[in-house]
Amino acid sequence: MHTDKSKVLLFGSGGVGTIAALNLEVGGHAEVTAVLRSNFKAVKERGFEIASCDHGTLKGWRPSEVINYVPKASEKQFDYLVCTTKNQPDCPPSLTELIAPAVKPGHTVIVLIQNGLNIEKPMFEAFPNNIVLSGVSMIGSHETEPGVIEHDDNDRVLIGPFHNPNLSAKDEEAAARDFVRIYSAGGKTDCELQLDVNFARWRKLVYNACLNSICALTGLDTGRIRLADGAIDGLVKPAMEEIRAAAKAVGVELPPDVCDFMIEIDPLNMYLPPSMLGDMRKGNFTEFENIVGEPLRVGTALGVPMPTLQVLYHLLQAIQWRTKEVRGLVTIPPKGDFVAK
Ligand SMILES: NC(=O)C1=CN([C@@H]2O[C@H](COP(=O)(O)OP(=O)(O)OC[C@H]3O[C@@H](n4cnc5c(N)ncnc54)[C@H](OP(=O)(O)O)[C@@H]3O)[C@@H](O)[C@H]2O)C=CC1
Ligand SMILES: CC(C)(CO)C(=O)C(=O)O
Repeated sequence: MHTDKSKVLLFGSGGVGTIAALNLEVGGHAEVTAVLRSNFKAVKERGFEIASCDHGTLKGWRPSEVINYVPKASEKQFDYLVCTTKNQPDCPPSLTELIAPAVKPGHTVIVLIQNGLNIEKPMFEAFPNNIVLSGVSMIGSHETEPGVIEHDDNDRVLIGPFHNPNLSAKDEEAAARDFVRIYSAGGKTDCELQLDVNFARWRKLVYNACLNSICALTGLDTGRIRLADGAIDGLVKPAMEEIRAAAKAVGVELPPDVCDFMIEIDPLNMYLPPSMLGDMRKGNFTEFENIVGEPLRVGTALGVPMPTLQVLYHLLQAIQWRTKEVRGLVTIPPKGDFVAK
C-alpha cells in the first residue's frame, strides 16, 4: 500500500522515545518502526501501557512496527532515524556503530533527542552526508517496568539543525521544519523550531550539568536538594555560574536569572528525580561525559575556571568506573594477601 507518511526509525523506546513515537503516530504524518531491547518481549506481547499527562491512559499501544534489531537501509529506507537512547560515548559500542546499518548516506535525517553537548560530532564524522537534528526535551517520562511508561511532565521539545559545514544550511533548516511538522501534527505536544541549537543546549546544561549531576551524586531529588543545608548556594549555583561563563566564552549569552529559573523550574514538592539520579539509583551508567565532561572541556579549553564542574566530573567518572567493575567490564589485579604471617 502506498503511503506518503514519513518513515521513522526510533532507536530506544524508553521514557522519551515512547512518547516521541506516540506523538509521531498520532499526528498521522509518520509511520514509526521502533527498535526495542529489554522491553521487546513485553511490548510485542502486550503493547505499551502508558499513563501520560499529554495523551491520557493507553493500554496495549504499539507503534506501526516493533522490532529488536537495527534494520539495514538496503532492506527498508527510513526518512528519519530518531535516537532516544541514553548517550554514553564511554560505554561501547558507540551510538554511531549501533545505528550505522539503518543510515542511508545522504538521505536519512538523524534526530538526536538526547541531553548533552557535542553529541552531533561523532554523527558528522560517521555520516558526513546526513543531516543531523537536535532535540532538546524538557519532558518528564520514565519506563517503570518493561513496556510501562509514566509520563508526568508535559512534552516540550525544541528541534533545530546541528550545522554541518559540508551540508546546506537551508536543507538542514527545511528538515528541522519538516520534523517539527510531523511531530506536532497530533496537537498533544509543544514542539517548536529553535534554530539556535547552541543556545538551547547550553541553556539546558545549566540544569543538567549542575542540578542533575549534583542530585545524582548526593542521592537527593530536586525538591530535597533545595531543602538540604548549603547545597544550592554552596554547590548548585557556583556550578551553574561556571556553565554560564563557559557558554559566554563560546558566544552564548545566558541571562543571569537562568540559574534561579532552572532551580525553580519544577515545584519543590514534585521531588523530581532527574535522569542521572534515576540512572544512579538503578545502578546504570550515566551520561556524565556529554552532560558534564563536554561543557567542562569546552570551557576550560577557553580559559574559563570551572573548579566545581571539575570535581563533579571526576566524582561521576569514578562512579562510572565502579559501575563498569560491577558489570565485569574492567578487570583489576587480584587482592593481595596482607595478613601478617
Ligand atoms: N526521561 C526524561 O524525562 C528525560 C530524558 N532526557 C534525555 O533523553 C534521552 C533518553 O532518555 P530516557 O528516555 O530517559 O532513557 P531510557 O533509559 O528511559 O530509555 C532509553 C531506551 O533506549 C534503549 N536502548 C539503549 N540501547 C539500546 C540498543 N542498543 N538497542 C535498542 N534499544 C536500546 C533502552 O533499552 P534497555 O532497557 O534495553 O536499556 C531504553 O529502552 C537521554 O539522553 C536523556 O538524558 C531528556 C529530558 C528528559
Ligand atoms: C530537565 C529534565 C528533568 C527533563 O525535563 C531532564 O533533562 C533530566 O532529567 O535529565
